[in-house]
Amino acid sequence: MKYIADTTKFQLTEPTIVTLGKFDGRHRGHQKLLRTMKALKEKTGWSTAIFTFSIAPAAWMKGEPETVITTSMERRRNMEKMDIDYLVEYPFDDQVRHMEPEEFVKDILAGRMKAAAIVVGPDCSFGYKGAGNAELLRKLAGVCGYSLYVIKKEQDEDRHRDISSTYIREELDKGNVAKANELLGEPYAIHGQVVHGNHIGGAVLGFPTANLIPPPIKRLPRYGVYVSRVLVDGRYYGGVTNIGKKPTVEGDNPPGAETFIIGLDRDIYGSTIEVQLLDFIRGEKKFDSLEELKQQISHDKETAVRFFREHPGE
Ligand SMILES: Cc1cc2nc3c(=O)[nH]c(=O)nc-3n(C[C@H](O)[C@H](O)[C@H](O)COP(=O)(O)O)c2cc1C
Ligand SMILES: Nc1ncnc2c1ncn2[C@@H]1O[C@H](COP(=O)(O)OP(=O)(O)OP(=O)(O)O)[C@@H](O)[C@H]1O
Repeated sequence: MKYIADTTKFQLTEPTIVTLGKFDGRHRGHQKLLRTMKALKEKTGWSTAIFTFSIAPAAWMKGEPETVITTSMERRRNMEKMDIDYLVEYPFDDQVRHMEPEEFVKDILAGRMKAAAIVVGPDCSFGYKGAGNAELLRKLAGVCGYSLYVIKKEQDEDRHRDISSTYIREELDKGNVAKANELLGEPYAIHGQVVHGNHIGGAVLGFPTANLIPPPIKRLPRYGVYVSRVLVDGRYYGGVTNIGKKPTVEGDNPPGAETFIIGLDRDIYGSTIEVQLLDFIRGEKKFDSLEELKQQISHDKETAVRFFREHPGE
């Protein structure tokens, strides 16, 4: 996959099948859209290309954007897994923010992206104030020389609700990772490098933990304890993860993900790991003593062990 980021001065030189959007989480709806693009590629030989925006750190500082299910790095990795040919992460600057929808289609989609086909959901939006839509794409198809495919939205059959990143964020906020995972089509995950904590875990509690401090832009689920699966050096382990600020431990701890990895007995500081959350166990609590916390972690571990026994495929 060719990754084009942090520049407005690029030009694709072969005909492409383009889609556009945020693709936060790359959920089942996004996957349907990407599969449609790949089927079209089989027929036409054109390359597949995604147009998206960088998640602007400056805007984040102003408190503007929402936190995201997948960081820019995680989104890139997801698109690589789907075998997409081009991922364009366009800077979200004032110029593009104020671009009229028609100009956006002509200059960027038909121009720089060289769209021979555009594939979108019925509610796609783009351009100044999000005023551009599928109808405008249809109107400009002839003059710009692309064909347009508008796909039907993938639904959550249980609740008759369209799958969207917003829906998944709502479920994460409730701690309902099992539902979020069903909508994502794969487990919600946190990637990162294992950092040092307070060294209470192993020495005092008897439960050493691999600590991740995700960037502030990362959407974390409801603070609490989850059954997890952890990828370390190409191997999966079962685990139990606390998401939160560990209120039992003094100080203003940054929101983190702390995992006791079952069956791992070595130092992994500095390693990059992936923690996938599989099921909610309980909310995070402030305990009166570390002894009480220790007992509770022991119960949590048993709950996780039971989960894996009852779900042997996980
Ligand atoms: C399964 C599990 C459950 C946890 N639950 C809580 C909790 O409810 N409240 C809390 O304050 N900390 C909780 N923690 C976080 C511990 O306080 C933390 O792992 C411990 O203090 C070690 O931190 P350290 O790695 O910085 O030494 C939990 C940790 C694990 C692994
Ligand atoms: N459930 C779905 N089925 C098919 N296509 C979808 C679905 N959800 C979004 N899309 C399409 O994927 C593209 C990218 O969507 P985008 O990620 O911007 O929106 P979203 O998933 O609805 O997220 P949000 O809730 O943040 O608006 C758009 O063309 C959109 O219409």
